Amino acid sequence: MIRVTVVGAAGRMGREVCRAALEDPGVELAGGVVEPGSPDVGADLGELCGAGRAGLAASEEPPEDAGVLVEFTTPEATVEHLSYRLPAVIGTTGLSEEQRARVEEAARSVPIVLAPNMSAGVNLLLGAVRELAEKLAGYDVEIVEAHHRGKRDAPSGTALLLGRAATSGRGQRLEDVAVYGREGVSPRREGEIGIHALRGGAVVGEHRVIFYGAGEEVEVVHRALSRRTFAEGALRAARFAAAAKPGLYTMQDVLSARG
Ligand SMILES: NC(=O)C1=CN([C@@H]2O[C@H](COP(=O)(O)OP(=O)(O)OC[C@H]3O[C@@H](n4cnc5c(N)ncnc54)[C@H](OP(=O)(O)O)[C@@H]3O)[C@@H](O)[C@H]2O)C=CC1
Ligand SMILES: O=C(O)C1=N[C@H](C(=O)O)C[C@H](O)C1
Repeated sequence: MIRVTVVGAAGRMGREVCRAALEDPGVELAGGVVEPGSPDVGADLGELCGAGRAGLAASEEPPEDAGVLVEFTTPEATVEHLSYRLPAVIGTTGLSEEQRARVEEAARSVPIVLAPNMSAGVNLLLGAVRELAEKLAGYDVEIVEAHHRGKRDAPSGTALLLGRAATSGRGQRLEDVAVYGREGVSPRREGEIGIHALRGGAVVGEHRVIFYGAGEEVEVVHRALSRRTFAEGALRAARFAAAAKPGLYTMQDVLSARG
């Protein structure tokens, strides 16, 4: 049995993780942290996530014996919460290079899983995208992602992860070849990777990587149908982090570990 504290417990993902944790016999929900001053402080975590009364109140700080923090908030809040020095699973996306460096530094003393996408499917696709990019060397690569209207960051963390998988297959750096949307006179340069973000409605998360050749087109698609898939991945990552040595881990580390 592991203990988890959900940070961002009132958010779309936080509620989903709380519900999944309350329903998982191998997980004990230790607490739920909401934004300081929020009207949700003191609310019952079970009621907040639609699972029925849990007898646990949402708080501004993690409880004692918080176990593993599972964080889905904002980049600013995520970096602030590193000061708790607790094992953590971080799903928050949109971190700057400097914020990522802060996570790397914190991971010298505690285990941290940092994963922009917690679904098994996306993480298993990374290898396929890397291989396609390498083998289909001259093909033009475009990445298109779609998310709900409430998403803050663009492009998605997953689109960047997929872009890095493609560039690693070609021995390039995403920073050198990425083009974010196109406007005006912008003919395609050899080797560039176009990344495009759509926002609307309630789309949970869709990612397409397209390889355009002269005589064929190959498309890899992932569609998340429910946030539950991310929540279950996050709890799997929490189990991994609870047993891991200090260090920075990816979802691929989690998926390739036993259990
Ligand atoms: N890795 C993955 O698999 C996935 C990652 N994500 C990422 O997770 C993040 C959250 O997404 P989502 O749940 O949709 O966003 P939401 O905006 O619905 O939730 C974020 C929550 O964090 C809260 N929050 C902000 N600051 C703090 C703080 N200091 N302490 C505690 N809580 C705080 C917000 O409160 P308030 O509203 O009061 O400001 C809000 O309730 C995004 O970066 C998203 O891209 C999303 C899905 C899957
Ligand atoms: O904000 C979301 O909703 C999601 N964010 C993640 C991302 O930025 O890649 C993962 C998922 O697609 C849902």
